[in-house]
Amino acid sequence: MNVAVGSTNPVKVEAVERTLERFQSSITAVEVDSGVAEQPWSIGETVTGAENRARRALAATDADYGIGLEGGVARFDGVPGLSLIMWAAATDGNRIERGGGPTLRLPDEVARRLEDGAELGPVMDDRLGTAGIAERDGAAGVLTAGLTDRSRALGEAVACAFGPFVTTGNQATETSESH
Ligand SMILES: O=P(O)(O)OP(=O)(O)OP(=O)(O)OC[C@H]1O[C@@H](n2cnc3c(O)ncnc32)[C@H](O)[C@@H]1O
Ligand SMILES: [Mg+2]
Repeated sequence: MNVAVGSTNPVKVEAVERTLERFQSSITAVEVDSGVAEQPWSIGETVTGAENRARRALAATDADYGIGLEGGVARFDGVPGLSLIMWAAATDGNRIERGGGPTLRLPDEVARRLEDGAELGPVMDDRLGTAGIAERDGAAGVLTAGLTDRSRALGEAVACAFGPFVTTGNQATETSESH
């Protein structure tokens, strides 16, 4: 099985590799345009970014599946503060499936800087004195003291998006491009 991932960020590639390990797939990382803002600000925009990455990664290769991962932020009714969210999309060229990963609250100071137009990766680096934390443990790792990390967190979204392609008896689910 050949899988194309729509990003060259090593944590995203690792998330796909570890989640699909059982299939011993060959994974190709392709840099594609997400088609959304560098810092998506809603579930809808984050999912669209994941979908675009999945479709474009598949279109750029001869893989069997394209997978896209996108990080974003959003506010939820009943949940204080600004949350970090992550979504995955998987496509075989006909059908596209989506799945979400964990959600966690960002510190208010980080939220304020994002409201001023900054991107999460650079803001986290600035706070921590690191370079490229988004390509390693990520906010998910730093804000949970390593109880999880960005690659594991993204991996859960990959499992949820890719799962419908390898389960049986799931064909009646309204899937494809419809809502
Ligand atoms: O090369 P790409 O695939 O674009 O990788 P990316 O790290 O930029 O990932 P996204 O575009 O999906 O994420 C949008 C923004 O949110 C940041 N981000 C998302 N999750 C993060 C995390 O766990 N830790 C730090 N930054 C994160 C990321 O660095 C971007 O600034
Ligand atoms: Mg990005």
